[in-house]
Amino acid sequence: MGITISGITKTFGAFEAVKDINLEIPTGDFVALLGPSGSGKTTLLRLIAGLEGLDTGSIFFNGVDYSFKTAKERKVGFVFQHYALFKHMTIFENVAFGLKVRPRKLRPSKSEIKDKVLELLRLVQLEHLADRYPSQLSGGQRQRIALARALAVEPEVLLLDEPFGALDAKVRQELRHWLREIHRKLNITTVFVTHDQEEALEMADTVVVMNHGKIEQIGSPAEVYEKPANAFVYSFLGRVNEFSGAALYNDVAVARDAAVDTVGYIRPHEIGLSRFSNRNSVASEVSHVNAVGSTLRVVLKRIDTEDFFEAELTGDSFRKLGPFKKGDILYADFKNIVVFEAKQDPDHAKVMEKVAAGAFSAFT
Ligand SMILES: Nc1ncnc2c1ncn2[C@@H]1O[C@H](COP(=O)(O)OP(=O)(O)OP(=O)(O)O)[C@@H](O)[C@H]1O
Repeated sequence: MGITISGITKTFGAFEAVKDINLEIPTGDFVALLGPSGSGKTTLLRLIAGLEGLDTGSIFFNGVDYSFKTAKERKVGFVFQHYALFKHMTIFENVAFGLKVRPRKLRPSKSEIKDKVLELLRLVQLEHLADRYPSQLSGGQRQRIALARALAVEPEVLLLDEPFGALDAKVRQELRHWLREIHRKLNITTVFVTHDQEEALEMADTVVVMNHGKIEQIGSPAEVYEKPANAFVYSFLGRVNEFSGAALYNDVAVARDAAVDTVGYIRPHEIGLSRFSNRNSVASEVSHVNAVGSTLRVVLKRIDTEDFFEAELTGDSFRKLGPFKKGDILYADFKNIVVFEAKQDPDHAKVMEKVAAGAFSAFT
């Protein structure tokens, strides 16, 4: 089912939690609502579900206005971070619940319910746990059952609110792959809320970046990561070093001439490190080295401005550079600084100039 969200707003008292949101979700899309805490993600999800009433705007399901329909009428499946399975029911009974409570006319027969539940338990790969109780399951298993239960009533839209939020990193990682796989099999339009940019970029077809109740950008993971619409999106997606102040003004003629407040960002992997100085490089002292898997993160301090920044080296570039330690001096090349207007005012922030390699010479 396709969803069209048109100019919706939601206020709690005087506080605008969701402001004039427009969003088109095609059938079968896998959408991540991504943003910091309080940015309005959950409120938007609850508005789509019909668990919260709209102040203004409309929501259409397959072109039909559902703005004033109840949650039940919307045929959505919901999974929350802490999904309370019924403690006194077995896993089988939990998954069967939504079908058993249907009005008599719409209720499948006992054997149909059994087939459906077993099919869903197979889908979430927990068929062997059918007779257990929720307290006998791990957190990850419970979330998989919660999903099976949401799917039992054959929803046309699946809404997930930080479904893996309470689980540890390894289980989260497994469940991400698993959920993608389920989506591939069933192709149900899915919207999930997360504040974890890695989770959004890894799982979603479409990422909706939210901040202060508004949408900052909508795009594929590659689009929002590689072509961020503004300073907020750039700094929120992935690790960044931030440069501002005199050094940036001296460097970027456009920023200086425009005489506006500017901020520059560079991702750690876009910083080159060398043992030797060149025309554009900045002498920096190694302050901390952290080897994580195949990459090496190095925190350095510029000798001139004493600003700290982080560089990321692949195994290959580290081998070329040779061993170094805290206190050593290396020369940093800032290859791709992106400069935005006024970080404080994300509504008006836009890319001023993408600065190519070498243009950062005034740093030296
Ligand atoms: N029922 C409510 N009454 C009053 N304020 C609310 C209500 N629900 C949400 N809010 C406020 O609306 C804002 C957005 O909340 P929301 O839960 O949508 O954010 P979020 O992006 O999902 O955050 P988180 O990641 O922390 O869950 C917050 O400032 C929150 O305090």
